[in-house]
This record gives sequence, C-alpha cells and structure tokens, in this order.
Amino acid sequence: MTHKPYNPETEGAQMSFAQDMSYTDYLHLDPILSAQHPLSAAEDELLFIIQHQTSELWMKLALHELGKARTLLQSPDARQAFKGLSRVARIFEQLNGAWDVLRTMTPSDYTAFRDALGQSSGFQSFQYRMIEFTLGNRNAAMIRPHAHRPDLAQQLEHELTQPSLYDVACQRLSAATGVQIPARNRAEPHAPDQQLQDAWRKVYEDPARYWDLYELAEKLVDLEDYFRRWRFNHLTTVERVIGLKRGTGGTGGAPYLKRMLETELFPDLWHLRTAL
Ligand code: HEM
Ligand SMILES: N[C@@H](CC(=O)c1ccccc1NC=O)C(=O)O
Repeated sequence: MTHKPYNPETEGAQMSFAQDMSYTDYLHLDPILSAQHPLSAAEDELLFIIQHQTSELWMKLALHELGKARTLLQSPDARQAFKGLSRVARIFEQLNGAWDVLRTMTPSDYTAFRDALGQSSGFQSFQYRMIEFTLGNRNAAMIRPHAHRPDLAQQLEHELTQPSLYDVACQRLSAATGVQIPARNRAEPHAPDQQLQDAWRKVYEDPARYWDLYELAEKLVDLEDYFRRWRFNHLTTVERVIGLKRGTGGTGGAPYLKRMLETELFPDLWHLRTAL
C-alpha cells in the first residue's frame, strides 16, 4: 500500500508564523545557534565549544534548582526541597553522559586547536564556581580569576556570606536533634565535625523517627556522588587528551584535578558511615 505524503496543513498544523510566536522565537534559537565561533580551522573545535556551552546551560538550571532547594530547606516543610535536589543529581548524570561525546576527541584532534584557547580554561567558569560555593565548597581565592568582571566577582563574594546548602541542612538537623551547630566561617569549606556527625548518626540509627532528615541526608549524598563522578570523568578525559601537561588556566593540570577529587562537600555524611 502506498501512502500519500503527509500534509501537515490539512492535518491542522500551524503553518504561518508571520504574526505568531514560533519555536525559534520562543527559544531564542538565533542567538544561541549563532554563538559558536571556532578560532581555528580544526574539525573538533565545534564539538569542544558545544560541549561547554551545553554544560553551562545545564549548570544554569542546577543553580536555579539549588537556590530553590536552599530556600525550601529553610521553610517548614523540607520535603518540598527533595524534588529539586533529585533533579540536580540528574543534571549531573546528564553532564556525566556528555563526557562520552567529548572522549571521542583524541590528543591529535585537540592539539589542533588547543593553542587557540590561550589562557582560557574551565577553571574560570563562573557558574561552576557558584555551584561549588552554593553546595559548600568555598575558597575566596577562586574569585580572583573573576576580578576583571566585577558583576560576577560580586555574586561570588555575596555567595560566600550566605549559608551553604549544607549549612541549611545542618540547621534542620539541629532543630530536630537539639545538637548545637558549631560556629563556622562561611567563606571556608565544611570541615568534618564530630558533633554534627553524632547528630547525623542519631538520624541514621533511627530513620523512622527522623525520616525527613534521613531522606535529606541521602539526597545530599546522592548529589555529591554524581558530582564526584563528574570530577572523575573530567580528570580521566584530561589524562586521556593532554596527559600531564599543565592546564591553560595555569594549574598543574591533572594533579590539580586529582587533588580536587579529594574534596568532600558534605564531609560528616561520609565520615559518619564508618561509625554506623
Ligand atoms: C578536552 C577536554 C578538557 C580538558 C583537556 C580540560 C582540562 C582542564 C584542566 C587542565 C583544568 C585545570 C585548570 C587549568 O589549569 O586549566 C580544568 C579545569 C576545569 N574544567 Fe576542564 N577540561 C576539559 C573539558 C571540560 C569540560 C567539557 C568542562 C565542562 C564545563 C570543563 C570544566 C572545567 C572546570 C569547571 C574546571 C575547574 C575545576 C575546578 O576548579 O575544580 N572542562 N580543565
Ligand atoms: N584547561 C584546558 C583547556 C580547556 O579545557 C578549556 C579551555 C577553554 C574553555 C573551557 C575549557 N575546558 C575546561 O577546562 C587545557 O589545559 O587544555
């Protein structure tokens, strides 16, 4: 049997967008799809640019969700924050999958355009640093590469004065268990704390009694788990593509990224497991 070609018009599909908002209009695809400007003639530079631009878009959504989750965790019903936290973990899963595309780029492909990158590097990703700071991995020195953009530097500085996602989780923990939260410098990363670990242990020893906190702790561990996988995929890709070369951003490269693998966003939630 032969079919006549499908005619969208007779099926009722909207065909004229002279007056009405179209897909391209709504999504502002013109600026997005004309924002890829390779600096070399190398085949793979477009892959490299798109990989980073899509990552930055997902990071934008992650920041949006983390901000909402932090606010909801300070509201009476913490459970409303859980959906957002799960979503952020899924965003990292999405970013993790994207490494498989980039991994198809060999050292020969990359060296064809690496020089064109100059001193630019993911080390200068504002949104990445905001995510780290929001979660609680804070280091004021990381603001310095943004000094030429006072608008961005100010946002990072402001973030260092705000409670981190982990701080607000600990505030709930304290309210439910009566354990005092130790004073801390918000501009620094979270260090493991025995009092907090003891409080989280109460939660893990009696999940039924502290179900919301138990679920919250596991959502945070899940999020960090996916974040760690991102760091690991990044390091492995870097080792595969540039070996032990120094980074364009000026760090030692793979050794720097290896050191970052040791980061613990929510240290107590990992340490308490030894005591369970
Ligand atoms: C061939 C691919 C890649 C290579 C060779 C590479 C290499 C590096 C190196 C060597 C560093 C250390 C900083 C420096 O001195 O430059 C770094 C940092 C960074 N890169 Fe990449 N990278 C690649 C892909 C990506 C992608 C796809 C992203 C996604 C946005 C990304 C995001 C970052 C971030 C956020 C940092 C800072 C990490 C931190 O401070 O903990 N990189 N990268
Ligand atoms: N740091 C990389 C360069 C790099 O990967 C990069 C350069 C510009 C914009 C984003 C980048 N991605 C991650 O660092 C290198 O040393 O080859």
